[in-house]
Order: sequence, then structure tokens, then C-alpha cells
Amino acid sequence: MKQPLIVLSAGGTGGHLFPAESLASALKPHGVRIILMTDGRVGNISGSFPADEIVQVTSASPSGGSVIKKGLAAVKLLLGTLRAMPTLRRLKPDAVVGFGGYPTVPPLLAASLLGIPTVVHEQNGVMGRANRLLAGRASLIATGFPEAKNIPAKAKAEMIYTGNPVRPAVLEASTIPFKPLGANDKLHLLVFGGSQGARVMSDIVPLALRLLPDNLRQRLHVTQQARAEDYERVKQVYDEIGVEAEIAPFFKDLPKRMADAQFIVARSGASTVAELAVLGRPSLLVPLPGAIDQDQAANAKYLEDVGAARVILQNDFTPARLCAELTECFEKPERLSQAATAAASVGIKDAGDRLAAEILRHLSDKD
Ligand SMILES: CC(=O)N[C@H]1[C@@H](OP(=O)(O)OP(=O)(O)OC[C@H]2O[C@@H](n3ccc(=O)[nH]c3=O)[C@H](O)[C@@H]2O)O[C@H](CO)[C@@H](O)[C@@H]1O
Repeated sequence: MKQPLIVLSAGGTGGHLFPAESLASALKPHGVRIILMTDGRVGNISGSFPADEIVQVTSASPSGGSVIKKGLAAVKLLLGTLRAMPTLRRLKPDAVVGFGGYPTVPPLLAASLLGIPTVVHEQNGVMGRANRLLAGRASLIATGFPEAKNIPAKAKAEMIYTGNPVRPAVLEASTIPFKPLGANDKLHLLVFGGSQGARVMSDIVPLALRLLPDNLRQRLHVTQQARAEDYERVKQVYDEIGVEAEIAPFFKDLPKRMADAQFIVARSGASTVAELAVLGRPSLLVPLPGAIDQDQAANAKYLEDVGAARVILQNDFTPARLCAELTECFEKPERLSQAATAAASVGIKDAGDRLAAEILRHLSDKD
């Protein structure tokens, strides 16, 4: 019997790649060969990806820019589709699964033109533009949230809710219990943006900590992701005000650091939200503003609605507001424990296995 082959396609940021990595890990024990198609941005993020082969595809994104730029990007996507066709003809995969982002358009479009079943996984509470382009031709659409808005009406695919697959490192860290904050304990505060970091965290968090009364500031241990260009100014403030802080542009061991944290201030990308739930950690979320689909606002609301997170819009995310939130953490530590429990109640640890099982079932139904 031929070994099943599944092509996974994901844009090269953590938010798209990590769920694909989790699915790959879940498919491997079923004897499936995995090929990853992604763009040039993957760099060292793809180091741990359990693929048998990694194929680079176009990274053209028609978002933003002038009409000419958009036109050029559309031509690139079309050329990418034409280039993907011979690769897919050679590989003859049983399915191509896309995780969103423009680099997934050429492989999935080429697959559907060749009659190869395509699966779209939408991680966010609102379907992204690349996935919307592909949904009409997909035979299976899986979603990370119970409801995904903006799915095109013409999509005839079977719809399933699997949750967002999280990396094996997150599942490992999820066995670490939440440590309630004792009266004189240090509060472990973790601050991060997304896979690319977020400037607003470097702008606001150090100033908020400067506003904290000295006795509370001494009770903080901070771990903060800051873009390389922001590193010095963040470090300078922490040195000045005597805050214990570990700062880096990207933490490879973030899942373990999330598990060790008692309060997390972050953006609300789909993977971040899924990880907060699987790990069961309290958070304050600042959705990425200005996104056309407001997907991060929908993601954050999911945790807010169950009492697992507070959500602050970027305009209201001021040093004073954050200082007040942190003061409350120290004064009402039981609130952190309650939010941790609420987060854990909506975590889906087996989303990768669920998605793998649904894809294999879907393929065998088609046989
Ligand atoms: C700017 C942008 O287009 N953002 C989108 C992108 O987000 P982006 O990729 O930034 O955000 P996600 O929250 O989905 O993923 C971030 C991932 O990076 C990891 N991490 C982060 C920092 C660090 O130091 N180490 C580390 O490992 C997190 O654990 C998480 O797994 O894709 C998401 C999923 O489609 C969308 O919701 C976001 O709107």
C-alpha cells in the first residue's frame, strides 16, 4: 500500500507555522509522509518542523500598497500557482492542507486545479483573506474557534471545529501547574507581542512599571520580548528602576516561560490565545489594531467571555492603565488563579490529533 503523503502549506510566521507543526507531529504516527510548503521567512523557526521535505514557495502578499503593487503581487501568486503545479504533479499528494497566509495560495490553488483535495484550517475567529480566496474550492474547512466569521457563502466544504493545534512544547509545558501568588512572592510577568514582537509593549510596559510603587516593583520578575531595535531602550528603563528582567527579541522556549508566568501581557494572535488556554494562564490582551478583519479582537473576546483574560484596546493601553491592572494583580491575587482556571477550561490539548483524525477520515470517505 502506498504511504500517504500530505502537503502542509503555511505562511512563514509562527502564527501559521506552529499549528502546521502540531498537525505534522499528529500525522506522523499514522505513517503519513509530510512535505511543508512555505515562504523564505521561515528561517530558524522551521528547525523543529517534522517534515520529510521543505519546499519554498512565493511570499508575495497583495495586502496594502498601490494598485500597481497589488497587481504585481497577484501576478506573482498566479506565477507561483503555475510553478506549484509540476511540483504537485511529481509529488502526487493525497491532500494539501493550508494554514493561512498568502504563501498558501499557490499550492492550494494548484492542488484544486489538479483535482487534489484541499483542506483549509482557519486559526482566527474571523477568516483571513488568503483562506477566503481558497475556501470556495476546499473540500474541508477546519476552524480554531467554535465560530469563524466571514467564511464565504460559496464555500461548499464540510465544516468542522477542531480548535487550534499547539506545538508539542506547549503540551509538555501544560503539565506545569499554575503557581498561585503568595503574599510576599515575586510575580512572574511575561510580556510578548507575536512571532514578530510588538513595539507597543516596549513603548508602554517599562513606563507602567516605572509608575508602580517601589514595594510592588521589587516584587516583579519580568520576561519581555522586545524587537532587536527596541532592546536597548527597554533594558535601560529596567536597569534604571531596578526591575529584574530578561529581554530578548524571540524566546525559543516561550511555552515553558508562559507556564512559569503568573500574568501574561500579550497580543491576541490565534496561537497565543490557544496556548494561553491550553496552559491555563491569566492574561491581559491588546489586540493588533488596524487589521482589516479585526481577527485578534475576535480571538481575545473568546478568552474575555469566559473570564480568562482582560482585553484592552491599544488606544486605552496606557502606562497608567497597565499600572492599575498590575497593582490589582498584587492586591487580588485570587483573581489570577480564577482566570487561570477559566483559561484552562477552554483549552483544547488534542486539537492537533482531532485535526489529523478529521483529515484522515475525510480522505478515506472520499476513497
Ligand atoms: C501581525 C499578524 O499578521 N498577526 C497574525 C499572525 O500573528 P502572529 O504569528 O504574530 O501571532 P500568533 O499569536 O498566532 O503566534 C505567535 C506565536 O509565536 C510564539 N512566540 C512568540 C514570541 C516569542 O518570543 N516566542 C514564541 O515562540 C507564540 O508562542 C505563538 O505560538 O498570525 C495569527 C494567526 O493567523 C493572527 O491571529 C495574527 O493576527
